[in-house]
Amino acid sequence: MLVLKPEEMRQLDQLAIKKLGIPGAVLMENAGVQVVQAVEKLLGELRGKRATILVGKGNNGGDGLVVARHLLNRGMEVKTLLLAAPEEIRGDARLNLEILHNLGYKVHYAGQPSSLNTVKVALLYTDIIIDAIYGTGFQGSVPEYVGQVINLVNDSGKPIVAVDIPSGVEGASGHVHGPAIKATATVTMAYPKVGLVVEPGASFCGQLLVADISIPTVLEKEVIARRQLLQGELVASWLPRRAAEGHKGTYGKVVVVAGSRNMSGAAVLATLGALHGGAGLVEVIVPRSLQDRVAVAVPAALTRGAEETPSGTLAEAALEEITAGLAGAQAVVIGPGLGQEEETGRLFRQVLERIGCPTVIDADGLNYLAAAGEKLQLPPGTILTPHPGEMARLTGLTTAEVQKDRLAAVERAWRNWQAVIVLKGARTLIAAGENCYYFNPTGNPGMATGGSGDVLAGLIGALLAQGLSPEQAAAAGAWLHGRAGDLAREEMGELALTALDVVNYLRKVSREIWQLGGSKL
Ligand SMILES: NC(=O)C1=CN([C@@H]2O[C@H](COP(=O)(O)OP(=O)(O)OC[C@H]3O[C@@H](n4cnc5c(N)ncnc54)[C@H](O)[C@@H]3O)[C@@H](O)[C@H]2O)[C@@H](O)CC1
Ligand SMILES: [K+]
Repeated sequence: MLVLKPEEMRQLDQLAIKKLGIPGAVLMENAGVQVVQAVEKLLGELRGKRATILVGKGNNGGDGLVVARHLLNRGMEVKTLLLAAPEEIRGDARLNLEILHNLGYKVHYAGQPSSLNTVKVALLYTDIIIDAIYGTGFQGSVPEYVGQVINLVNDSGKPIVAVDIPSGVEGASGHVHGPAIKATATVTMAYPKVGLVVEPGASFCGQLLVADISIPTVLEKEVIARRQLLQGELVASWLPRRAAEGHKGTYGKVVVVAGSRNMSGAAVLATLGALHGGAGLVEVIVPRSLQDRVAVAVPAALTRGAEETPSGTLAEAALEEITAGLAGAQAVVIGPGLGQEEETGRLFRQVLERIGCPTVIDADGLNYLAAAGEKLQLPPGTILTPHPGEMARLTGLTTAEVQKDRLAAVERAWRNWQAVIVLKGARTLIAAGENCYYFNPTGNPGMATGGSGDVLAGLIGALLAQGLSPEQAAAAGAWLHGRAGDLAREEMGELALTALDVVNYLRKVSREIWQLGGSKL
């Protein structure tokens, strides 16, 4: 599903209104009706229940006024609190204010600090709160009084439905500079906005519902940016269907270069990720002393032991053995658990020069890249999979700076490295080119556990080997990995979840994808 910036949404609104002749008031009416449906989903029967609607001065407030009229029609007791002076309300919002007036319905003015008590009382005697204070026109931080209202709403313990965007969240970036509504559900109009799918904004949305307000889909071609919110159907459509006559050669060979004495598990988990991601063949290359152990842990993979340093990391002398292993590879995964020896770093750089197929660089591989001091030539179709700390090293930012503006960080990394970038962490974000992003809604905090990233690297490698483009492999890998974690959480909660559970639950995801018509992943 396409993800828009507010300015792009405004452009489509304007085209729908001015070029196609759909009146703005019709769009506003549709928006309001969709919010009413969400309220009904949350509350069930509406008759006799109470709603409080907080209305700002812009069109978002206008949507709120439509909601008021429809909830009244449904037999609800509706209190509408205007946080702006009535004379500030213009255009379609004004029209809706006048309709309410014509109906004899009283909208309360509650836009001054002295009104805080009125707000408190309203919030006490309500079953649901509708946030129509600010929409996509909002930037910066809310005025002090509105902040106090927002804090009361958040502390009320009542379900909150945000109209289009939780007030206080910036639609273009997801930045939150002060108080912001913590919604139970957000009904966003026509398309998800960037600020709703990146952190921190995403955490304020609750359940995100995308409402059809009759913006014709033909207008999508006016949007140049390629930003997608990942969904199972999209991922399934990318995956190859397995042919009846397919054999292991059909689904590609992944070579995993990973592991060191203290981190043999990283090699095992990356290999398991690749196997469960549907690769035809996986060969894992590890320091020689680990080979037997790894072979026992992943009997379905080929193993190759290579020269090692005294501390048990891959040695420079391993180059020829690794080069032999790379023969026939469709994808390479390099980095998990390699350690931080200088010699292994030198080897890493030489191996990169010999890889001729799409490659996932993860973990210690990323640290070697960052430490190289010069910009290394990456194999064609490289995917980098940093967590925020690795991202900081790759871009010269601090981890806090990365997390404060993940979108900017991922864009910076893409420009620096000209590779597909997968920025892990809550709401994994993928940058694949100029204005080309994928937003991943799957995954949960239970997956913040050692080895989970190794599984992801292997999984992406498997998707590359099956012929997905680097951007699709990265995006699909992130979605599938997060979905496996989500299914694991449904059964075990977050505490006990480990990377091995992510591997095991890929089975269930495989089934889901298969049912959607994709491959037997
Ligand atoms: N025809 C359209 O354009 C449609 C718009 N719709 C609604 O309209 C919304 C956008 O409407 P608007 O562009 O009027 O914007 P908003 O309704 O978001 O209004 C924001 C208002 O707050 C002000 N503001 C911005 N930042 C502020 C800050 N930090 N402190 C105080 N005030 C601030 C702005 O100047 C503006 O007057 C959408 O989110 C959506 O809910 C829908 O009704 C569908 C149709
Ligand atoms: K809002």
